[in-house]
Amino acid sequence: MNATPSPAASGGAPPLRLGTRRSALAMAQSGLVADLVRDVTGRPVELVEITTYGDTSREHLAQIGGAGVFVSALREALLRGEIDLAVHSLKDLPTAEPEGLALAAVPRREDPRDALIARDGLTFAQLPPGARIGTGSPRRAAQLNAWARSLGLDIETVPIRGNVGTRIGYVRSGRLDAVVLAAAGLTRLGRIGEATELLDADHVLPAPGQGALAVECAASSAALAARLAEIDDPYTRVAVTAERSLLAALEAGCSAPVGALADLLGDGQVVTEMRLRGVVGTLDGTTLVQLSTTGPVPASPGDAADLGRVLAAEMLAKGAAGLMGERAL
Ligand SMILES: NCc1[nH]cc(CCC(=O)O)c1CC(=O)O
Repeated sequence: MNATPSPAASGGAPPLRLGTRRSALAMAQSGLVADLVRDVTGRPVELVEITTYGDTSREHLAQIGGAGVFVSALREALLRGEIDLAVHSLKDLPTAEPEGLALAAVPRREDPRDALIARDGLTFAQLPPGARIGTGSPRRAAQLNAWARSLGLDIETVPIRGNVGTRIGYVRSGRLDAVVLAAAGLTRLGRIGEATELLDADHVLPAPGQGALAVECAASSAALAARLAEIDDPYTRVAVTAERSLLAALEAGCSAPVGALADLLGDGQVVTEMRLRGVVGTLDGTTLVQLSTTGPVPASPGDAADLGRVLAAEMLAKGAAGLMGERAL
């Protein structure tokens, strides 16, 4: 099935150029995908560093438009033919399908949950009164504030940005009591051991697509897309398709306080059902609309998208639209 051609069989084909941002996380993710692509194509893969506006801007992500700031430079390089494929964090991809590009593969996703990194090994429930928790994400702020309220905790969410190392640094320097980051990013950077708690999705739903990678190529590269399809994980594909369809149907950008997670439920070996949960809320966490639906695993990404739209319609009927006005922290 996945017979890997020997180097000789590749006939000295030129390397595939994989475009990547230069951050440590992007380089780690690109390296993972480069290995997978080498295996299925038998061709060498070279990383091509691309600087994006999101890497150089000092402005707040939410202020510069959130959706896609990290993505467009890579896409432009693909469309210009300067690179053959690009790797994105799926949660950073706008939901609109871009003209001329193909989402060729979504490899098996990492742990989708958010992780808490707190001082002194503290868990969320152990945070002292007045604790300051850093996050640049309205989705995290809304759910952390709601969870704190339900526990009777007095916390303050503080907007921060910067790469993973910078954010962890706020805790190490004592400026903040804790930060919340995606577990997947920590794992890929070899820093998951610094997490003091993995946040249960019952309290904090991750961003749609969190923990999954997107491998894009030009739509015109049909032969390459066919090979890349071999590293696609069908279960991850239907799960993230449902999550992103929910987000799109809520007409929300990636900086809106929307969380979504499609879980595959099974009895040991066999996956039997998929559960899709979605949440939207006010930043202060006083109001959340959180709904869930469970049914057969969608037979196709199209069916998964339908599921996301159905749940979004139910959330809108419960007032979700009125909660999505506040985008910036
Ligand atoms: N918003 C930035 C971003 N985009 C993807 C990840 C982590 C990897 C992933 O979620 O797949 C991160 C960092 C974070 O949220 O902690």
